[in-house]
Amino acid sequence: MIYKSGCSDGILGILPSWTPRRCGVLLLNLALIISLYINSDNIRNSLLANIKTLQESGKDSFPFQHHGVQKKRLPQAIIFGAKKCGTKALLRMINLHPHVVACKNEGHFFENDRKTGMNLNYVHGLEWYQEKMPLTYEDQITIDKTPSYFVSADSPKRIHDMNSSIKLILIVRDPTTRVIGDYAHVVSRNEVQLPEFEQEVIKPNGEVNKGSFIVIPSLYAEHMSRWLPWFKRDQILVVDGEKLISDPLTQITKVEKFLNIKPYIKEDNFYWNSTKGFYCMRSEVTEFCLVPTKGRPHPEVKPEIIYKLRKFFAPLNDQFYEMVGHNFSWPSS
Ligand SMILES: Nc1ncnc2c1ncn2[C@@H]1O[C@H](COP(=O)(O)OS(=O)(=O)O)[C@@H](OP(=O)(O)O)[C@H]1O
Repeated sequence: MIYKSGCSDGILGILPSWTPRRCGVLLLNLALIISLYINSDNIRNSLLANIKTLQESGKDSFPFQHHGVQKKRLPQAIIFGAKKCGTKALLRMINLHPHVVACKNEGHFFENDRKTGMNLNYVHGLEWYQEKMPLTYEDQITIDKTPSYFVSADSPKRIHDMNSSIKLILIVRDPTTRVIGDYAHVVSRNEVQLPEFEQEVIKPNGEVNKGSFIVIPSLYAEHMSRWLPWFKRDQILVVDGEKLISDPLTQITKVEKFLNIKPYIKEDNFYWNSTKGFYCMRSEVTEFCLVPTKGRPHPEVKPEIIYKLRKFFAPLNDQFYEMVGHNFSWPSS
């Protein structure tokens, strides 16, 4: 099991309980001491940077296994949606891979503000965006995740302008469950005053309120139709958010394949936490669950409202399946 391997496999067999990361830090510190004697600023600075990365990464990887120099690079992959579908879980899971480095915060670079339509960050230019990126080696993939790109009209072209061969990852879940999760999210943040769930999503005439901002992100086919003209279908991986919850490894294995990185993440990297009610993650150096705002309790919704939403989404789901080339196991009514 990767998280149990120690220095015993390497030259430091005398320290069998040490993890590769701790061994790496020790070796680099020894090299640093030697570099003081040979008096080379270049070597010393590079060693200091490697020690820092290794200590902060929490990853089971030696920085000196990587190629080239560390620098900030524009993302080669983006998780671009959909909101409340498991984008953070997906990012944290794939970030366990030593050849992936996730942005700490959402980039929010390509989209305009939803309410004002104003250009927020794009106006600052790509150098500004690149400056927000984490340090990576040449053989590591930088990933930004910003769910609001999916629903934004400007993002597809702007992302294409930055890198027409970028890899895009979309995670989607049952659109009805997503709307309910979005409602719970907005209510708990108290940013806007929302009516009861039913009043928000069903219009007085009994139709589903397509214009509600908690319904809009679930109109997957509508948003997807803006991305497909810009990118080849094989540039976009669609991950099943429901399966990511019940069986994360199968979805993460697909992501590794899509990113063209060697299979690394294994069953041992996930463990079920019954208090959280979700899988949590484990690497050689750390164990963590997502924060409590991920996996909030959903409000109870009347079965007839659920039925109405599912009926409304069913034909849109069919359109979406056709666009992406496969079905999902979402309930249809
Ligand atoms: N392992 C694990 N732990 C916790 N939560 C998990 C996990 N896998 C998927 N999820 C689901 O992620 C949902 C939050 O989605 P996002 O991260 O995309 O939300 S956000 O748009 O960034 O706010 C969140 O939605 P809610 O249940 O509605 O809170 C979770 O259902």
